[in-house]
Amino acid sequence: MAQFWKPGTEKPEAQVVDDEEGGVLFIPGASSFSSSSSSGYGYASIDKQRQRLPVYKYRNAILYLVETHSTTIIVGETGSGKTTQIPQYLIEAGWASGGRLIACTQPRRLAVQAVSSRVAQEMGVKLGDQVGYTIRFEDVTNQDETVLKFVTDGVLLREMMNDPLLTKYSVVMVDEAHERSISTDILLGLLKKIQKRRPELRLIIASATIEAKSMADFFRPRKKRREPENDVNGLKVEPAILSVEGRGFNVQINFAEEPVQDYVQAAVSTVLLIHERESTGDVLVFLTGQDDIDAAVHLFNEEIQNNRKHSSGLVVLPLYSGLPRADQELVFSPAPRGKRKVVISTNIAETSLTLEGIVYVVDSGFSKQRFYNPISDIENLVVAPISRASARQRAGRAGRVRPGKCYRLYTEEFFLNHMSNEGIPEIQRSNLVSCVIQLKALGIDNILGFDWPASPSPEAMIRALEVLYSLGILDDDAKLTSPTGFQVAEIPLDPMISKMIIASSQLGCSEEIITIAAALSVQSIWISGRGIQKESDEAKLRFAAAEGDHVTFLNVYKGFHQSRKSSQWCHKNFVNYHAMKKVLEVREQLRRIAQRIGLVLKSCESDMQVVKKAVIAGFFANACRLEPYSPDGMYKTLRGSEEVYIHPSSVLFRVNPKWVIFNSLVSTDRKYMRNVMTIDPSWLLEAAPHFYKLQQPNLLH
Ligand SMILES: Nc1ncnc2c1ncn2[C@@H]1O[C@H](COP(=O)(O)OP(=O)(O)OP(=O)(O)O)[C@@H](O)[C@H]1O
Repeated sequence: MAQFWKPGTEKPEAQVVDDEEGGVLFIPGASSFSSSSSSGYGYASIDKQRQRLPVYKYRNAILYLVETHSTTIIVGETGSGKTTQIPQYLIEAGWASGGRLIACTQPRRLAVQAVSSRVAQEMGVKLGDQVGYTIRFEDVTNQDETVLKFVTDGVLLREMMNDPLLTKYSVVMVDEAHERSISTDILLGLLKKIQKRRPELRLIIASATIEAKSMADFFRPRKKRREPENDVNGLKVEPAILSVEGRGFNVQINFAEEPVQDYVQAAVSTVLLIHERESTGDVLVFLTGQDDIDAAVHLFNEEIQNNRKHSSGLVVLPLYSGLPRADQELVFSPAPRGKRKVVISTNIAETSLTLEGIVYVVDSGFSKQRFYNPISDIENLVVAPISRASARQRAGRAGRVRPGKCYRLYTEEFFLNHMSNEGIPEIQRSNLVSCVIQLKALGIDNILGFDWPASPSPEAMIRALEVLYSLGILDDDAKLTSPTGFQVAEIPLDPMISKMIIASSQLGCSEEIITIAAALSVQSIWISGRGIQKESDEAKLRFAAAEGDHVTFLNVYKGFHQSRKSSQWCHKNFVNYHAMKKVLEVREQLRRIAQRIGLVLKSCESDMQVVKKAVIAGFFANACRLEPYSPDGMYKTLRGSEEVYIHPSSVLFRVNPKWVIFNSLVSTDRKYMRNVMTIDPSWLLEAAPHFYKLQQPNLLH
C-alpha cells in the first residue's frame, strides 16, 4: 500500500475557545487527531472500560457545570465517551429522580438504537425499561420506568406538540450538534425559547467538532439595560464550555497520493489491499448512497467469483437508511470466525456508532447532500465533498475499541484546501416546507422572526409558505388549515407526500397511494450496477406501466405479494429484496397513522386515473413540459423554467411524454427527474388553481 498511500501530517488542533467575556469555565487541552491514549486494549469489565474513557476524568467537572449553568457545551474527540457516559453521570447524580427524565438526541435513527442499547447494557438493565429509545414509528420506552430516553431530534420536536415546555425533562442533551440537521437547528431554537420560560431546564450541547464559541453566542441571553446580572436563582445563564481532552485509541490517517478517478472502484481495491496486507479487523467503507453501495457490492461479488485468492474470507454487508431493520442490525454482529467483515455504508454510520470489530475505515470523501435553490424552487441531491468535520467523524469510527487506520481516497492537499471546515447547516440548503409545517404545528407563527442558530434565507421561507398555501395546508393567515393542515402535520413525512396520502383518502385509492409513499421512502426498489444494466433494464420492462414509475411500483408490489414475498422472485426480477421488505415495513406504519388520523383505507383496484390525481394533489409544483423538438429529451419545469431530464432509471426514460411530474431531482452532469409520472395538464389547474393560474396564466397552452 506504500506506493499509493501517504500518512497524514495533520497537526494537533486546538479545540477549546476561551471566552474574553469571562464566566466560561475553560479546561485547557488540545489533542491531535491521531493522539493515542495510553490505555491498552483487551477485555475489561464494563466498569473498567467506562473508567478508561477520556470523559471519565471530567465527570465531576461536567456535573458541576450542569448544576450551575443552564447550558453546557461539551467538545470532545470522537470516542471520548460523550454519548454513552454523560447521560449515565446525570442519572448517577440524581437528575432522573422524582419522576424527571433525561433526553439525549441524535440526528440519526440507527445511532439512537445503537447507543441506547449500549447504555442499557452498561447499566445492566433491559432496553425499554430504565433506558429506552423513541424513533419515528417506534417507541421502546416504559411510561413508569424509563428515566433516560434516546430520541432523534425530530421525535423530540414531535413531543413538543403535546408538551411545548418539555416539562417531563430535567436535562436535554443535544448530541452531534455539529451535524446541524434541520431538526437539530429547530430544536436548538426551541430549547432556547423554553429556557426563557423554564430556566431550570438544563441543556447539554455535545459534539466532537462543534464551533463551541458560536454555539455559546447563540445561547447567551441578550443583556437588557439596567439588568445587573443574568443569573436566575443562582443559575448561570451564560453558557459554559468544556473541552474533553484525549480520545480512545490511535487512528493512523493515510491519504491517497494522487486524486482517484473512480471512488467506488478505488474503495473496492483498497479493501482488497487491506485484506491482503493488513492484520485482522473489520473494514467500514463510506460511499454516498444506495446506488454506489450496490455497485461496490456487485464489484466485490465479481471479485469473489473470479479471484477467490484475494477475496476469500470477506463478508460484505451494505448499510443505508433504506435497508430494513433486520438487515441493518447485521452490521452489529461479529463476523463469522476467520472472516473479515466489510460494511459499506452511507454517512448513516458517520456519527455516534461503535461497530466493535472495525479497525479500518475507507473514506470516499463524498456524500449526497441537498442543495435548494429558492429562485427556481428546485432541490437537488448532489454528490459533493464532505467537510473536514465529517472526515474526522468517519475516521473516528476506527480506534474505538483498539487502534485503527483510516484510508482517505483523496489527497491531503484536497483535505486541507478544498474541504470546508464544517458543512453548511442543512437549513440553509434545503427546501423548508417540512420545517415550516413543524413550526406551525408547534404554534410558532412568526417564522421569519424565529431565533435560528443559522438563519434560513427569506426567499426559501417565502417559497415554502407559498407551496404550503397552494397545497391547502396553510390558510390566508398562514395558519394550519383544518383538517388538512393538522393531518399533514401528524404524518412524519415530506408534506407533499402527506398531502398525496390525504387526497387519496378522498379519492378512494389510499391503499395504492400508501404503497407508493412507502416505495418513495426507499432510495430505489431496483438492483442496478455496473455490468448488469442491460438485464436490469429488461427486467424492469416486465413491470413498466405507461403511466410511469408510480404505477410501476404498484405492479412490482403486486408481483412481490403474489410471489409470497420471495427473495428468489426479487433476485430473478432485479428487484432489491431488502428495499421491498422496507417498503412493507413503512407501508404498515403509514396505514396505522392513516387510521389514527381518520383517513379512509380503500383500494381503487385498477382505476389508475385516481391514483394519478392523488399524486398530482401532492406534487403539482413539480410539473414539467417536454421542450418542442428537443433531440435529447429536455424538459422545462413550469415554475422556474429549469432544464431537467428524465433519469435513466425511470421507466419513462426515452419515452419522453409531453407532460410529466416528478418526485425529486438529482444532479450529476445534468438535473435528472426521479420517479416520473405522465399527467394531463388540465389536472394541474384542477389540483392547484391559484398556484398555476396566478403565476403563469398562459402556462398550460
Ligand atoms: N457497542 C459498543 N461496544 C463496545 N464498545 C463501545 C460500544 N459503544 C461504545 N463503546 C465504547 O465507548 C466509547 C465511547 O463511545 P461514545 O459513543 O460514548 O463516544 P462519543 O464521545 O460520543 O463519540 P462519537 O462522537 O464518535 O459518538 C467507544 O469509543 C468505545 O470504546
